[in-house]
Amino acid sequence: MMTFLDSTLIPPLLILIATLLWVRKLYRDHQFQQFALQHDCSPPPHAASRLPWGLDRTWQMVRLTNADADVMETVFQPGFARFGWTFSSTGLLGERHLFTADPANARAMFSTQFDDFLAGADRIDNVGFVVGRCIFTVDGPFWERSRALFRPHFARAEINDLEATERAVRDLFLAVDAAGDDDEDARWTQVIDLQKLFLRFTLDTGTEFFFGANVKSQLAAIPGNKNAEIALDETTRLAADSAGDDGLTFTEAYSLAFKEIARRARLSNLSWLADFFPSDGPRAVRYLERFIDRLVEDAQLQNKLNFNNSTSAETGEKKPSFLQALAQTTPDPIEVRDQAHFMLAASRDTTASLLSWLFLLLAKHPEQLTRLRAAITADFGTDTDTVTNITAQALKKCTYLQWAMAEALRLHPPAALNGRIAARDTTLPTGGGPDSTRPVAIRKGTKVTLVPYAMHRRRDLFGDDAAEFRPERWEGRKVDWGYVPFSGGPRACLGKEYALAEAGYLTVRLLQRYDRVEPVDDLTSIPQKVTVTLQPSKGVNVRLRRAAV
Ligand code: HEM
Repeated sequence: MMTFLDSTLIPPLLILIATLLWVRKLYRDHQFQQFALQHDCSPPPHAASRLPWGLDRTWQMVRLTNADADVMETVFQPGFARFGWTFSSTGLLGERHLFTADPANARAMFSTQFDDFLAGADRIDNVGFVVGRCIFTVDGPFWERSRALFRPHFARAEINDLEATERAVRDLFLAVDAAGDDDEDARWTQVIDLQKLFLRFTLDTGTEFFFGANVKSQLAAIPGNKNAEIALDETTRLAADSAGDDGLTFTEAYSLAFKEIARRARLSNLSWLADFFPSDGPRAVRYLERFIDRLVEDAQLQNKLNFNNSTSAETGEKKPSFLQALAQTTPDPIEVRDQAHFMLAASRDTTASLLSWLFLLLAKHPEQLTRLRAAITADFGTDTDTVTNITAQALKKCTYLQWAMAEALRLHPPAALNGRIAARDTTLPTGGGPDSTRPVAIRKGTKVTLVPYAMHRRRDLFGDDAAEFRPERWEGRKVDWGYVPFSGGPRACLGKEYALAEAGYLTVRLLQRYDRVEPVDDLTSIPQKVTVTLQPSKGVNVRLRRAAV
């Protein structure tokens, strides 16, 4: 009897459900059209896909990401050139996407309409695969609590203490020296890949800043170096880039984990599909979690022994490390690990990306390098042993240094893409209609991606030479929403001042010691890749010339 009822009822039931869903969709479409009319909106240009549901575009992005290709120049720049500074497209299963490189839209989504645009489920699905629930991946009260807890650690007084940075600089100099001098002219070094040294520098300073313990990855990576100061054996071994656990090195683990984030991001709402395809991502994440767990254990051990807290530059008192403060308010050890992991990942790759691009651009533009070195030696001298005058305030006052960093961040913003999801039906101020100036209606659930890389290169915003590295352009220029390497509004980067102080400090120290940076690769067009951050994909291979004393 049951079977008979089931089989006869199923078709009409299915038809009824499909009809209800269709009616619901029509009603929602009508509601949204009314909303658009009320707000005087017009649709932006639409980048249509050849295959249904954006299958061809998704496939193209996954393929390019797997091949470490430059999606900025092969996908986004041609897209904006063709459709204008704001356009829509359809993603997998009909998802709505909007891409924009417009300052007015950036201001709305990050600041004036902050509540309308969430970080959304995407971040936890993609970035969260590596760093779990943390300040960056979660919205709402969890995010607010995290932000309030971490903000004091980025106050000016905290980043003013650059003694730890100086120690990491000296380790980096040891690594350069270990590479040896040129056979013919001892003033020149052998070819070195500065990108690798920068990544170790930011790891060493980041572990000190957040965990109160420098993991000495720079020293540990020097071949044959058995430096007695390397105290945290297991942790240092994992960070040393020669560990071989799971067949991985530390740098490989991070780049595989970041590639996994990018793979998931390209699959968008279907990111879970990534689990069905073989990947090194999970192995890389296990490696990194083991590393962070060790750092947390080490820090806890030191807390018990009551040493290794840094000293406040303002009061001279011992202050709790970021990790101590986090552990005191957060009972869940997984949350402690994930929040700390995000901080380390955020500080390591972004700041190393800034340094890598800056030195590649200086190598490509010797005139600007000479100007920068002159500004640095005028402010800080050439005495590479007395460094007490390099404070965060003095770095800020070194104008040409600030311009050079701003210019590197403009041309190659480490966060080249920055996404949000519409929390409700809302609008963006511009991009619609035939001349792309009308407001655009944004339906709830639409993924809106700002592309700072494209916006920072707009000739109408930065002049005809927008593609050129010209630090001088910043003279008298007011920073506005056309320049957002650190984002803006309530969710802007917390580490901006810290990053600029670290990168500025190392730049000063390197250019006190070396007066020429000579590239070995042809830099006419520098290959780049974007996973989570935008990085030069072939490293920063240069020779450095020691300045005459
Ligand atoms: C050149 C270096 C850096 C760049 C270009 C950069 C850029 C960014 C960007 C674009 C965001 C996203 C904001 C948004 O969602 O709109 C962000 C978030 C964040 N960054 Fe940075 N960052 C840098 C360095 C750092 C450093 C060194 C730290 C920590 C020491 C840090 C900590 C954070 C945190 C905690 C967030 C999350 C903020 C939130 O969601 O409330 N960043 N950063």
